[in-house]
Amino acid sequence: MADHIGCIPELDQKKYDAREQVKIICLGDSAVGKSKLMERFLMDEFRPQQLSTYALTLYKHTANVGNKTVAVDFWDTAGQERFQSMHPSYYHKAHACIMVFDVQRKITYKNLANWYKELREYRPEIPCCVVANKIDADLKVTQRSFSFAKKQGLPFYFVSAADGTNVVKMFREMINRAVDYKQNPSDFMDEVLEELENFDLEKKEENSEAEEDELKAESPELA
Ligand SMILES: Nc1nc2c(ncn2[C@@H]2O[C@H](COP(=O)(O)OP(=O)(O)OP(=O)(O)O)[C@@H](O)[C@H]2O)c(=O)[nH]1
Ligand SMILES: [Mg+2]
Repeated sequence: MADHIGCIPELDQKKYDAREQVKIICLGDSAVGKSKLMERFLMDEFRPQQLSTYALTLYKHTANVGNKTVAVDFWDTAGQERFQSMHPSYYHKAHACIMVFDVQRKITYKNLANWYKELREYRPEIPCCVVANKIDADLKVTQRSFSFAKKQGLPFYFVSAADGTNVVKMFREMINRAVDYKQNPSDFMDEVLEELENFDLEKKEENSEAEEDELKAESPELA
């Protein structure tokens, strides 16, 4: 997958360097409801791009954050999680992560520890949350405590992709956190990248201003 990743426009990771683009990934065991959650959130604009050869689905979304419009790419796996591990390119340049388990299957909760460990190997500082899905199947689970999130200091949500409980709230908060992280990265490498990007953007702005000035000098009617 990584060998070809730069060749596919949808998977061009360089675009996440642009200020207004964020990448949010979703982790968790098979059948916990990752895809259904995204579909529920994006119901009105449902337009997934299936890249089956690459075991990926990209869900594209446009969000308003503060006074900015942000393009959000949600990355969803199609089956790779069955191998209990994701390809490194899945994590590359991600700005936030949504970790999902199924309240009806204890093993999916236990496996969060493995997913979290792998996530932190690649993305030590990005915002992450824990999502307990399928609460519609048994509302009593919301009385139970799931300590993993608390122990790791992560936000926790009880949700249902089936009836929509908390889905929009969780996604909105994660988009905000992803944008916030991108603007103020706490990972050293990300900080360096952000600095370089700003430097690049400033240079481009300077160049286009200079070009404009030149143009005005050549054609005074534009001034
Ligand atoms: N009752 C209930 N069922 C759900 C909910 N969310 C998902 N499901 C069901 O759980 C099954 C798996 O959902 P998916 O969204 O395909 O799960 P996934 O995590 O994307 O699974 P993979 O793509 O195999 O990794 C489907 O049969 C869904 O209908 C929910 O909130 N409540
Ligand atoms: Mg899926």
